[in-house]
Formats: sequence, C-alpha cells, structure tokens
Amino acid sequence: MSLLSVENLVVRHGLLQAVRGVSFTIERGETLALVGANGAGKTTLLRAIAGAHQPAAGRVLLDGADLTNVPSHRRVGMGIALVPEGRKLFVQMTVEENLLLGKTAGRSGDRSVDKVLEMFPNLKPRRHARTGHLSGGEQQATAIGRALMSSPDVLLLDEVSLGLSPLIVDRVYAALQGLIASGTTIILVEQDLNRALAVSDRVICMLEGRVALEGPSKEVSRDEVTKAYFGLHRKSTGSVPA
Ligand SMILES: Nc1ncnc2c1ncn2[C@@H]1O[C@H](COP(=O)(O)OP(=O)(O)OP(=O)(O)O)[C@@H](O)[C@H]1O
Repeated sequence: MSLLSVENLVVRHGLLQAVRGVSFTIERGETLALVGANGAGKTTLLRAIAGAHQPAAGRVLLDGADLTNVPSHRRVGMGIALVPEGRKLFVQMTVEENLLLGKTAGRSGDRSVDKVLEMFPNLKPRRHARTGHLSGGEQQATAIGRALMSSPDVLLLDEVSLGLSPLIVDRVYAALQGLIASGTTIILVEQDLNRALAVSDRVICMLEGRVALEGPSKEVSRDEVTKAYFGLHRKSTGSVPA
C-alpha cells in the first residue's frame, strides 16, 4: 500500500478551481518533485494534503486511512508536516522556541532540538536568537527543523529556495539530502527545474490545476518538463521515453 494517496482531488478558491482532479501516490522513502508555472496549483495541492485547505472533492489517504476531513493540526500528529511558502515563523520567538512548537504539535518521536541542530549546524550558534533577526537561510532551516520536530512520515516543502542566494540554497539542499538518505518521504515544490529533477525520484509537472506530466526524474528530460510547463507535452503516467 502506498504511504500517501491523492485521489481525484479538486480544490477551489471561491469560484476558481485551482486543483482539478489530481491523483498520484507516493511510496515510503520516495522524493516527489512538484513543478509547474506560477499559478499551476502546486501550493494549493500541498496545502490540501496538509489539511490547510479543504478540498471540494476527492480524497487524501495516509497508509490507507482517509484523512480528507481530518483538520490540519491532527494531520501533523498523524505524520504529515508542511513547511509553508514564506516560512511562517514566529519572529519574536527564538530558534529553539520555534522548534519546540513543532514538537508540541506533533506526535512522539525521537527528534529533539539537539538532533535537529545537528542537521543544520549553521543554526547551532543561533539557538537562542529571535528568528526575526536571522538570515533567510537560517530562517528556512528553522522552518524545516520545526516540521522535522514532529517526526513526520511525509514532509511537504513549499519552495524552500525562494528568496535565498544560490550558496544558501546549496546548504539547504545539502541538509535535505541527509533527510532523503535517512528515508524521509518528501514532496517538494521547487521552481528550479534542474534542482527538482536532481533531488527527486519522481516528478509531477502541473499545468492549470492538472497533472501535465508524471515520470521518474531520471527518465524525464528537462525539455519534456519544459514542454509540459507550457502545455505542449502529452500526459504520461509511467516512464517517459528519452
Ligand atoms: N488565497 C487565494 N485566493 C484566491 N485565489 C487563489 C488563492 N491562492 C491561490 N489562488 C489562485 O489559485 C491558483 C493556483 O495558485 P497556487 O498558489 O496554488 O499555484 P502555484 O503553482 O503554487 O503557484 P506559485 O508558484 O505562484 O506559488 C492561481 O490561479 C492563484 O491565483
């Protein structure tokens, strides 16, 4: 059984259908990259999986259990953690306090502040600094660390490189590689196509709320994904010929 299944999900913003019947599954330990142009529906899809936005139709299943009507705070406890676009930290609180909020909201696990700081060594000297005073990279590391404090089965990452310098993005991705190597299941939204393809096992390209292309990242060329961005590629559900 797949760890996470999304079945015919439809998500609206008022009259606008931002996600139009999306289905996919993700296996334990897999990394799935969600790409697509601005407004394709990636953030809305992640938020619906996290329970932050109630879908109009369709289902979200974790280990076969239907979560569709479970509120977001309970989904954290069940193993789904979202690192939202824009990080959404409590800027008056310290790194440690923000991390501990992740623990409070989550379930029992073996993640401690010390363990998370091991993953993000640049945060160690900033442990007692207010997050409003941190650099963008340090804030992003704190946001990812906060999600990790709940020992998630599925980590949802929304544009973690947004607004960061290439060097800092390299550092954030180096930390993510460690998580991937340790078997964490990840769905990430990433605008940088090369990075998305390099880090993931599988890629889904969305176009106007639908899946325009899906395939193993090693077998999908950059050119094919670019075509899917613009609606020039036929939808695929398996391997895509090189
Ligand atoms: N809060 C909202 N209210 C109304 N419409 C929204 C809202 N959030 C998103 N939308 C619309 O829903 C559609 C999908 O947006 P979404 O943010 O999910 O796309 P995205 O692929 O994540 O794009 P981006 O890369 O710009 O974040 C867009 O047309 C967007 O304008």
